[in-house]
Amino acid sequence: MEIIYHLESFEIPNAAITVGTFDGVHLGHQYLISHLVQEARTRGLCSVVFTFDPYPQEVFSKDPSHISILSSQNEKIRKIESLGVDYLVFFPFSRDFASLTAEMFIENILVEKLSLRFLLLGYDHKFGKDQVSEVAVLERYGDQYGFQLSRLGQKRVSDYNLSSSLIRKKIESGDLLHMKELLGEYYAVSGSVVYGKQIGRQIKFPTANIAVDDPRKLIPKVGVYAILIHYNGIVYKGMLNIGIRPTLNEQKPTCSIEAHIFDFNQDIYGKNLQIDFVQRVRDEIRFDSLDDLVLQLNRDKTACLELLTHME
Ligand SMILES: Cc1cc2nc3c(=O)[nH]c(=O)nc-3n(C[C@H](O)[C@H](O)[C@H](O)COP(=O)(O)O)c2cc1C
Ligand SMILES: Nc1ncnc2c1ncn2[C@@H]1O[C@H](COP(=O)(O)OP(=O)(O)O)[C@@H](O)[C@H]1O
Repeated sequence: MEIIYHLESFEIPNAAITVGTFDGVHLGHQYLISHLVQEARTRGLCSVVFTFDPYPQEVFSKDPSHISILSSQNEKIRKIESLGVDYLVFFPFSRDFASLTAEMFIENILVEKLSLRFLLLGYDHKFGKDQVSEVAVLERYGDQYGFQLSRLGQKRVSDYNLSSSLIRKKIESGDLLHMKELLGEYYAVSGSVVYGKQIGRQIKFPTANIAVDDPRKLIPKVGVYAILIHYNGIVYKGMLNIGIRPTLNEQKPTCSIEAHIFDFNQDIYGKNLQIDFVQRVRDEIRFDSLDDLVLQLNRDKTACLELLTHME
């Protein structure tokens, strides 16, 4: 798969294109993108996923430091590449770009730069400043600029209409158990291991404190989770806390993300880990003493190991 950041220096011959933010690349997005790849192959076209970085909500938000996304650029690339796509365009969304009408976007970018021949629409995609979504209008552009058009319906999973905002709400409320059915894999966060207060090793529960790679990533609700840790090509079981660690009675508590890896004893400061969230097990609690915290951590370990073993 070729990744394109600058359309100026690029020309794609005869493209089948789908356009969207694709945050999370969830199973609905995967259904759409797989369909695009199939259509492109049948029609002898290149498949092109046209997406944005920065995201539209970063450009329009009053406070861009507070936006939260489901997938970093690297995660998006990995998932979209696995679907057999030929080209992935990361278009720099801006206010200028947002001021283009649907027709200008289609003509100036999709037709002129990418030689659009086939446009696949997601169920709710709207184009341009004028927010055009009507098939009849887009078909008229198709006749004018020489491309065909098709729209797919919204994918349902169990009782859900799949959407990035449904997944976001679930993660924000700590409901991570069914993520595999929505995202196709566990919700994951990657980051490097940084120094903490070095209390973990004293209480025999060393914890790798994680500095998340992409500060825009949505962090699940505060609490304790059963997790899988990917490190150095191996998947370990473990447990993780997100929170302010009230037991430590810090003057200025800050939120930390820290993972205790089961059956593991290595110095991994500075190393990169991927954390898969499997299930939330409890709220964060303020204990009267570190001894009480340790008793609870032993109970958590038993609960998480049982849960993770059942998941296998
Ligand atoms: C699975 C797990 C659960 C935790 N639960 C709590 C908790 O409920 N309350 C709390 O104050 N700290 C909790 N902690 C955080 C510990 O206080 C912290 O790991 C310990 O103080 C070590 O900190 P350090 O890495 O800075 O040395 C938890 C940590 C883990 C790994
Ligand atoms: N089982 C384990 N789980 C997590 N980290 C471990 C483990 N064993 C050793 N370590 C190492 O110990 C460090 C954590 O020890 P800890 O005393 O909690 O220090 P810190 O407060 O700096 O996180 C980790 O960053 C890692 O390098």
